[in-house]
Amino acid sequence: MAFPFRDFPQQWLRTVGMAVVLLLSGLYVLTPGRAEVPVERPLQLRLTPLPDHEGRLPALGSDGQSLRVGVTEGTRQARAELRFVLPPRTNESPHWVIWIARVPVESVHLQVENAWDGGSRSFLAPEPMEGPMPVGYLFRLPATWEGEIRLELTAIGLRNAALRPEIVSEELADEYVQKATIVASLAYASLFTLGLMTLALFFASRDASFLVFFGFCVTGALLLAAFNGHLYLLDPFDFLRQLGGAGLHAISLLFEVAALQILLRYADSQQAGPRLARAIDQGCVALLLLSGVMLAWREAFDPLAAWLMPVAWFSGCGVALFVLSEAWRRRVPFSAAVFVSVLGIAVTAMIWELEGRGFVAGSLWTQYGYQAAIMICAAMVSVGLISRISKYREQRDREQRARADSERRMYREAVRSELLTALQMGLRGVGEEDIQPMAMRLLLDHLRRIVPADHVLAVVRGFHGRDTLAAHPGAALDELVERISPRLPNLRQQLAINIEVQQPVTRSGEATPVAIEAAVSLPVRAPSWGALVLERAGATVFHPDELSIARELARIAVLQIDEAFTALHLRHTAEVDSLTGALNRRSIDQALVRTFQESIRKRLPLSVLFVDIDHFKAINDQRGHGCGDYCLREIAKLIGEQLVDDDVFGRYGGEEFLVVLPGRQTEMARAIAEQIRAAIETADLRYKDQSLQLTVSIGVASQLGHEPQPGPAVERADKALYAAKRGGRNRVSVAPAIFAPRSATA
Ligand SMILES: Nc1nc2c(ncn2[C@@H]2O[C@H](COP(=O)(O)OP(=O)(O)OP(=O)(O)O)[C@@H](O)[C@H]2O)c(=O)[nH]1
Repeated sequence: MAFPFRDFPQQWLRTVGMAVVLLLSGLYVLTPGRAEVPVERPLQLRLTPLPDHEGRLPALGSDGQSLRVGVTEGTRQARAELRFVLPPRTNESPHWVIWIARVPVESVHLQVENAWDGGSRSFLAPEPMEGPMPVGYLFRLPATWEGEIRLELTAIGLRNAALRPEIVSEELADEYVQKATIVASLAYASLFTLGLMTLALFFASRDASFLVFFGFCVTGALLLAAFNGHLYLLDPFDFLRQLGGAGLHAISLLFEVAALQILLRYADSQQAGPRLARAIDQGCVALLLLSGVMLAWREAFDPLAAWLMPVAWFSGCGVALFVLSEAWRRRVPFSAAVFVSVLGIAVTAMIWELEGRGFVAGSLWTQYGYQAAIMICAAMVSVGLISRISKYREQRDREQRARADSERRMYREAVRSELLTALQMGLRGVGEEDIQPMAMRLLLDHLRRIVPADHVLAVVRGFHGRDTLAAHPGAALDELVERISPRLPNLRQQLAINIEVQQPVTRSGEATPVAIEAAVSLPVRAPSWGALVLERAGATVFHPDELSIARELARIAVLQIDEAFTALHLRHTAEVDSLTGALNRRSIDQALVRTFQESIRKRLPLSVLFVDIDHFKAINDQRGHGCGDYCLREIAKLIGEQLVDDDVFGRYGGEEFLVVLPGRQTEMARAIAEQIRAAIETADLRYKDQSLQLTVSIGVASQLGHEPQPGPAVERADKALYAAKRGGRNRVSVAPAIFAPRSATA
């Protein structure tokens, strides 16, 4: 089921946007207002075209009230006679002025030949007396005039324009100025505000669309300021004056490019129709080139611009409408309203163009209509763009969530592999007893880095024949065991059914839970059993992800414990003689090499003993091999009992044992050999209820200072052993020492 308020931000923005647009439209309708004091109506005025020096008459507008000027031969300069009747002068007579709406002309001049000169006004060079925001050409008539007046109006064209002179009272002219100033100020202020707002949105969202929209607002404001003539008031735009009509054309093309670009982005056309978007981009480049060419060869292009500009402008409107209709079809937010507003721009611009060509009577609306349409369009597009912010926010939230997820996964993966490495390193070479406690400690240490818990208890029963308990923090072990142990059988049953168990923990006498307890089982082979019990104060339950990582780490720990035991057994099998439990030949050889090198490094003495059972063949022959094996085992045990930690011994051959005694000089070695011999001789050995009397012969030799390898010493011990055998057996014989001080080899 769709959540009914899911689109709430968009709906809200659309409503507010619509309200803003209605408000602005209302302001447009209302701001001209009504004069507080009644003003004289404009007087009747007749306009009669005057021939130029070649006898050509300029054209008048369709209503006969405007004089058309252009830039083509014969229309650039136009003259007309203004005829009107001023009422007789009284004290209440207003000051009459000639008012001409400020259309783009190079100059407009008013005079009575040889009698009065009203001066020249220029669109490109507003005069200070025309106010801070000039909106019309104003010619004050002498206060003394009355009756029929004939004036000569001369205008030089800048682009197609229609001059519509009116004879009005100064108050009415002021009202015109007031209305036009309000309309123009509103348009500038709106574009300025929208521009700033979208610039801020760009910095907040880093969406390039807002930057393009800012460009649209800037070029829109430039366009309006240029066509209202206000741009020529500003010193930095002085150069535009030199460019004349071409400057106006260039600005309007620039605006068209910015408008097409923002509409492309607004309609998301790059995604929806990449080919169309590419074609429009190319068209925009062509428009920019065209404006460059027009600026470079403005003399030649001025006449062409009369039809080139409307073509460029209206084809741009057509393309924009096509893009928007397509966006409308795709339900891009607010596209219908933007479509209508662009249509409004096209219609009002058409009316304005027709007015310039004298087909439509000029008025405040024909002059400012397209400006209002541009402003409304800007407002619509901005609302449409802003309504997409929630989409960006959702996208950004999604991205942030995905990033956090992947960071969490990466962190877990890192901890997981750290645990694996720690277990592999830590359990290597550890004794059987220590494998499980160490593995559990490492498991808990790593687990607490990913799963926040106040207490964790690891319980393992019968795993590799051992029971293990570990806790984090370690100090809480006893308390945890005491608290959790009674519940373990129940927990075991629950974990047999579910992979994890989670329940609130209440303290005795309290109803509200004080903590949440979760348990996951350790994957140990039955009948062994194990579990991790995690406890977290408060009411925040463990997330399934947390318990799944706990299970995963536990699985790794169990696997590594198994591997450590397997490795231990393998090592044992590889190193130990299976019959006697002493080191085998390979291991005792390795031990010999290692201890010989160590004794040289540590500058300590070292001795070896060769122990051989006397008349062992006879035992085998008389009592059988089973008895022989028994004797070998018992003698190995007896030898081991006479040795200390660092001493090593192994089965060197059939019934021969080699003992390595690090740190012992010959005399000490002889004493140990004697102990061994005596222990075996006096041992009460019985095989199948028959007493056995065993003796051994022992050869003793010590490492000489210059001997890095054990070979010679072992050989000397062997020789000593044979000496003992020859000497009658059951005795210790020491190999003669060849004196070689250690300092000589050191
Ligand atoms: N039962 C048993 N006998 C073994 C084993 N390895 C070697 N032997 C026997 O040990 C005996 C060694 O005998 P000999 O080398 O002749 O020496 P001996 O009989 O001990 O006589 P002396 O060393 O000269 O005192 C042989 O009979 C081997 O078969 C074993 O693993 N088990």
